Amino acid sequence: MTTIVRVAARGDGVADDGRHIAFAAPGDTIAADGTVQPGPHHNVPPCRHFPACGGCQLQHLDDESWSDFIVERVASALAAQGLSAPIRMPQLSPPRTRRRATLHFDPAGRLGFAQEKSHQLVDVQECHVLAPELFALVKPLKRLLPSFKPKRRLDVHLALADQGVDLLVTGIAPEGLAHADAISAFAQEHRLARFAFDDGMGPETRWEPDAVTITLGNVPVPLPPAAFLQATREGEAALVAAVREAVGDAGIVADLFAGLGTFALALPGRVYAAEGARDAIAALKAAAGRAQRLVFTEHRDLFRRPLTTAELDRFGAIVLDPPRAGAREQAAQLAASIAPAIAYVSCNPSSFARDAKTLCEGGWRLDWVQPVGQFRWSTHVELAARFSR
Ligand SMILES: C[S@@+](CC[C@H](N)C(=O)[O-])C[C@H]1O[C@@H](n2cnc3c(N)ncnc32)[C@H](O)[C@@H]1O
Repeated sequence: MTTIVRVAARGDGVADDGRHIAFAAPGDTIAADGTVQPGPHHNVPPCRHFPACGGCQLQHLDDESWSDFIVERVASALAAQGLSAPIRMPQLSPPRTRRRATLHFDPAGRLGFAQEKSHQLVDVQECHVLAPELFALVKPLKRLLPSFKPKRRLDVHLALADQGVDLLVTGIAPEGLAHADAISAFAQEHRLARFAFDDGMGPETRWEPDAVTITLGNVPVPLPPAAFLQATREGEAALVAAVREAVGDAGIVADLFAGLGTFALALPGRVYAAEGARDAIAALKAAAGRAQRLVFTEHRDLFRRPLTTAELDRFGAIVLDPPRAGAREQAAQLAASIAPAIAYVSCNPSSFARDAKTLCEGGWRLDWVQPVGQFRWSTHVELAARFSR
């Protein structure tokens, strides 16, 4: 009899004889005829759409084995670069806390998550990851969107802002009085914070009774449509706590790839924030100014123009939170910097490990990694890590 011993990066169970078995959890056993006997870590998937829906890959794991999966992803990415570090217990976001998601609507009337490597959409009737405020719009949207007669697939971006749900539909620009009335009626009935459409020319807001904000570090920040937000409030809090710990009382801190200021506004002292998205950095600048926070902003492409070693050396600590590709160019400059500490936040263990290797070759030590599971039941892994000299 073979036993599942771990979960591979894409979510398959890996047996002690090396076989990959789909939807098997550690501790499950595989009988001679190939049937999976659930073990103690096999979770009964709570959702009827699992595994067909693209939103979740790991509902068959209990939290202990999901947590082990996350730790192993980080450890194996580091090991592939010849590195190791203390990896802390992952901080897992509970079900139904996702406050930002993109669903898709197809002309056949299905609304759901996209599956990896497939064009099929599962028409979601229930969801155990979305915040209830977001899920509550699924059925009403399925009634509204067909009235615009879309000819191709639409993207439906949902985010939970301070004022309620911020909704952006891309791929269509409804025109005419009837559509305008339908949009206003829908927004009013569902108390939307904002309703915007984008057919390739940039978001056009059709409803926004009060300026939409997202509060970060107690500061309400204007929220541009479809701007980056950490996926859950719990995930944001875990990452912020790890960054604060990593930075300590560093004096002036640089926050690179700052977005709307998730970290810049959560740090107590003076912060320099750099970000490539113009609308995000403008929002952070305005919010920090209004709240009289000492955040100095710069619109800067950190791939093309990373902070130089001389610039970095002026800071007491550097926070960086790049996109999935990582921060190859910035890491090369950081490797030679004498700044005392780095807090590296990443949504991709592989690019993180590659950049960590560059830093360690420059004499930095990787002190710890705090994984964060804010995409519940998915193979997505986030983390915050501390490097010191
Ligand atoms: C993972 S998000 C983090 C944002 C922010 N730290 C937060 O936690 O909300 C990555 C950010 O990097 C920005 N970005 C992507 N490419 C960039 C580049 N080449 N230069 C500067 N910023 C970039 C994105 O606009 C996005 O805001």
